[in-house]
Amino acid sequence: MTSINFTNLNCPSTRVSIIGAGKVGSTLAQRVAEKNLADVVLLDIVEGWPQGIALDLMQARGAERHDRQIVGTNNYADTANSNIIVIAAGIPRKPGINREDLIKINAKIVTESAQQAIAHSPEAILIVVTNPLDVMTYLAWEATGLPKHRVMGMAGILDSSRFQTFIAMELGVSIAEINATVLGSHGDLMVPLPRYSTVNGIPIAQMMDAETIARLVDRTRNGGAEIVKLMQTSSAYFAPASSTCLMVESILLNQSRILPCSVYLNGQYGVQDLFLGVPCRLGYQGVEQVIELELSDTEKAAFMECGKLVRQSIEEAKAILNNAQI
Ligand SMILES: NC(=O)C1=CN([C@@H]2O[C@H](COP(=O)(O)OP(=O)(O)OC[C@H]3O[C@@H](n4cnc5c(N)ncnc54)[C@H](O)[C@@H]3O)[C@@H](O)[C@H]2O)C=CC1
Ligand SMILES: O=C([O-])CC(=O)C(=O)O
Repeated sequence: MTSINFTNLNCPSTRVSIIGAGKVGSTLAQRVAEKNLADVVLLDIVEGWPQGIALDLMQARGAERHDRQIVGTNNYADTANSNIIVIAAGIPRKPGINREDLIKINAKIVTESAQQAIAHSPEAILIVVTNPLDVMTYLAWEATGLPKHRVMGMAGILDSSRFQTFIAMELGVSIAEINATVLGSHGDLMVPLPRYSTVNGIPIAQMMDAETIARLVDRTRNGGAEIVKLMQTSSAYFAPASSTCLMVESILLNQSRILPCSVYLNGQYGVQDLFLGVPCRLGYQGVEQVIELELSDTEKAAFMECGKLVRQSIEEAKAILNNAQI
């Protein structure tokens, strides 16, 4: 299968390559191009699929009125010199299974695709989306040997966006008024922080009772599972793509936004050598600062539980990868 080339470009462009042209990858390609952030290369193992998605997105340009190039390929050489690589390759979960159950298949896909992509774009920033998120981000970092500030996982923005949405729906106010923060791992143990969640600066505890907050926290923790249960054959992809696009935008436009992302912790929050979700400053260099929030004893304990599970899962993933090599 031949790949399409960037034919009508006469100057070097900003390029985002997305590995995995499935639901998340293709929706992200649409967001990045239609926001005019970068040209996009979509890579998948299935021949014809990424080429078809790319052509469909290109044919939307007449209506959308943007000049961004979108290319589909099965060849990593076409992703060369990308500014950002997004890894969205791998299987999603089905009803009744945990994100951790995906390790067996996704560990190999993520490590191999990250290595191949970075071999062609050694200066790129790597954003991992594949689940289980914090585990896959660690494996991709180790497999590529990239400096830690150039590797990050997307989850906290999605989880925080869900929490913000549920707060806005409950109060019947505009989402524009809501700030909410979710830390920790992208799974059942995630740590939504009502204390750091506000309606135009007013703590949510002044706007709703403890029982309501607990219900919204619970719905946030199960935000992904609720969608999987409804759709049966897919997990969420619109909100995940929007959340990933926010990271791409903050990096490419050097916005220095403070966003919750899965980043390497080297002692911050009392955690060593793990990727976990915490607020960080995202700019042109990648992760430019890790922000340490003051946590209560209960919040700290919940955060540590996330770390324990992610560490165990990393060990499990490494054992699987090592066995696969024998
Ligand atoms: N971090 C987060 O918050 C979220 C993570 N996810 C995760 O993102 C991943 C992708 O989800 P969807 O796009 O919905 O799945 P999907 O099944 O629609 O797409 C996955 C794509 O990866 C491709 N693929 C598989 N192996 C590959 C390889 N070796 N190289 C290149 N491409 C390969 C498949 O052909 C498929 O097109 C899943 O692991 C899912 O759990 C999804 C939503 C949110
Ligand atoms: O639920 C899933 O498996 C996909 C995901 O991570 C999310 O939507 O939060």
